[in-house]
Amino acid sequence: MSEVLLEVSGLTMRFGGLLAVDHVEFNVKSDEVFAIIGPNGAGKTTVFNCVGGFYKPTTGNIVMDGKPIQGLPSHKVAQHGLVRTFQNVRLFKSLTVLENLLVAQHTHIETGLVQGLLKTPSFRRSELEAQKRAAEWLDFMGIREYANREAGNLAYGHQRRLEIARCMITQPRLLMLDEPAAGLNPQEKRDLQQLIDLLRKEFGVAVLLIEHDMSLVMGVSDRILVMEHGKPITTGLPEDVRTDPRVIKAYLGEE
Ligand SMILES: Nc1ncnc2c1ncn2[C@@H]1O[C@H](COP(=O)(O)OP(=O)(O)OP(=O)(O)O)[C@@H](O)[C@H]1O
Repeated sequence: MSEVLLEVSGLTMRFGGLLAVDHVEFNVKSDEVFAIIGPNGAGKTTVFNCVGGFYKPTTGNIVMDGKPIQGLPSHKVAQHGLVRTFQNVRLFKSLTVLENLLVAQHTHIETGLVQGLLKTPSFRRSELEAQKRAAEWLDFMGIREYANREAGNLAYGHQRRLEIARCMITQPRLLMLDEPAAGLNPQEKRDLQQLIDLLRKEFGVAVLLIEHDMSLVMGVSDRILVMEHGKPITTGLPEDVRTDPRVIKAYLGEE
């Protein structure tokens, strides 16, 4: 049974005189892919930044698995099982691909300083487990052959997959993807759609997505929230949203 995992209500974000997000409401169920779409400047990224702990919302409630998270910093939000990727891939570019996945686990798993310095058996065990998990994710993403390459030298599509692996290795319940198809070629976009489907099915992760590529959005989403000028216009199934005159008007503008 799917339950509500993330509940956002009355979300408002003001930058000086600009109301970038104006009473946005939506929820994401524990097994769904939920997309936020809208024309440039609609407020999608600002919603993401509020949910992910990068902005403190002006007003509103953000509840993850029954617990309020609005206003918490991003590392605390991550402890509630909510992690994100960025519009412009953010990796430790001078570390290797493998090291990126090890670092992600270190910030997540609490290995004590003393255990680390003394290299106790439990520390060694958790190191080995971290290595094994990293190798599994590199296999899953099809980038194992690049394990020892600097992350910054990977092809862009592979960097995106590594960034998603870096999120997934922390075993989130909600994965937030910020324009994951940007900069990908048509084949990579198709692979991305399959990947999102697979992540949900195999790892039971819910996905919250911002995306401009309509074919990906329509192909992968269970429900879609459409925003314009900071306000929600409608929330619905892909087939309903696609034909909604208000949505078409928002994208095409007034005649
Ligand atoms: N930190 C900020 N300070 C001031 N204004 C901001 C800030 N971040 C966003 N805005 C403004 O808020 C509005 C919404 O921007 P936002 O980036 O959330 O839209 P978006 O829907 O993600 O657009 P895009 O699809 O182009 O990424 C815009 O008018 C933008 O200029």
